[in-house]
Amino acid sequence: MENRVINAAILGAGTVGGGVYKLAQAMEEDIFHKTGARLVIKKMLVRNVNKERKGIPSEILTDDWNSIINDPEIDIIVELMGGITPAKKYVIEALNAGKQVVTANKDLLAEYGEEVMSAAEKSGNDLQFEAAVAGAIPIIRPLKQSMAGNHITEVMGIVNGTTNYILTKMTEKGMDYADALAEATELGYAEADPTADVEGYDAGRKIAIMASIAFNSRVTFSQVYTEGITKISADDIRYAKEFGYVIKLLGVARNVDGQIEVKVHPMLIDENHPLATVKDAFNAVFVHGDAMDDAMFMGRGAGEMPTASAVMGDIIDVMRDIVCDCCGRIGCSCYKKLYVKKIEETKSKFFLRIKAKDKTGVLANIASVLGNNDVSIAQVVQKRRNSGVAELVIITDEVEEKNFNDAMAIFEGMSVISEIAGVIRVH
Ligand SMILES: NC(=O)C1=CN([C@@H]2O[C@H](COP(=O)(O)OP(=O)(O)OC[C@H]3O[C@@H](n4cnc5c(N)ncnc54)[C@H](OP(=O)(O)O)[C@@H]3O)[C@@H](O)[C@H]2O)C=CC1
Ligand SMILES: N[C@@H](CC=O)C(=O)O
Repeated sequence: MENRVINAAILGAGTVGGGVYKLAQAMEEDIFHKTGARLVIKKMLVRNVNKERKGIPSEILTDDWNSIINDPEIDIIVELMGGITPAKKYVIEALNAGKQVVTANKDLLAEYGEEVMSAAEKSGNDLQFEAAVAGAIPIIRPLKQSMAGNHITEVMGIVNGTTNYILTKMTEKGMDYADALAEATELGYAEADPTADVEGYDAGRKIAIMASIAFNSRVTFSQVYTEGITKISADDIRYAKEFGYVIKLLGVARNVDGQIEVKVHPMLIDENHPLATVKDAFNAVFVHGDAMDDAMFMGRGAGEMPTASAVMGDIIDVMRDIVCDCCGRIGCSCYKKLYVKKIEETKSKFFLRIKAKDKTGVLANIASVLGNNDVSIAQVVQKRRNSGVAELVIITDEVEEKNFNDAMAIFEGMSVISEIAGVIRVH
């Protein structure tokens, strides 16, 4: 085997960048045998070159993008900085300069996927992004390649490790939300700004990327309905448990008769459902296709080495393409333009927790508001009665989201209702 060298530069030396550097060292010989070339990490771009980074030689650190983009020996750019600026500019400049690109940046792909994919296609270069969705789990490549012989109608699952970690700790250890978030951040799961995790934006970006590939029609993050876990209380978790459910943050994308439904929100799922067993920072994705039926993918969704594993898989793939001189083989697959529904145009089943005056006729009043808005009740339980206030837990049948919202708006104005304490969709 000839001793060919392929040079790469990693943009970022944080959680994931550091992990990729470590893997490149540990896998050096294997990478050579798997690709026929030696991988050399020639440079790593950071903001602060003076910060010590365990295991990374300081000579390869730089804060000068020009020294990377203008280096003709660098074949692969591995973007692991995150965010839009300057990541978008660097990725597009790299592709236009004839370099292959690997990225884990879901923010960039969910908002500017069309622009960066088109830069890759025009330049005939690789743009690989397996790590952008669900960490170590292979899901982008299966959707683009292995399951390409299907019309995919549904992609759904747990696609954010931080929130799954928080919900698991709150459910199983009664841990406080803030403490669980601090632990997830310490473990390297959370985004630079964890608001993206807890408000559902990170999961929204991932579901937008998967929906675009699965349904062959571009879905951007702005089209995804997102609701996070910040309003989930210990009471919600306890009541869910009493009803035989666990609460998970789910991303759901469906192609219903040629129209796309795409959303992220907390959901009550049956405690015996396979997703209920997906705990801590693990993720799981279900895919339904007309030929294959159901498939489920599960694994670690966040963290240093699991994410580095997915990035390294992409680097190895790109190296093989370079060696075989077949870069740019797999381009954008969004050849349709499907309508993306608004959340009001979809249907859901709801868990509703209401605090109301504990007096005769109130329950009947509540039931009649729901009934008048075509919201039918599947189950109602009266919980605590305290100082003249009763707590009601209602589970509805599947109803139009618009009708449910209309009923909630009426409840807001009713003096007998003191609080709408919890609204969570049910799987
Ligand atoms: N953490 C995880 O589990 C996962 C992360 N991802 C994605 O991977 C990417 C990286 O995440 P992660 O490693 O956690 O992030 P970190 O915040 O740990 O690391 C970011 C790195 O990028 C560098 N950087 C940021 N902005 C610039 C800039 N303008 N110029 C030069 N260097 C810059 C930082 O430099 P400095 O150190 O000097 O500040 C740092 O080394 C993100 O897109 C993230 O969404 C995807 C899957 C999982
Ligand atoms: N913050 C993300 C990291 C991986 O994408 C998560 O928690 O899932």
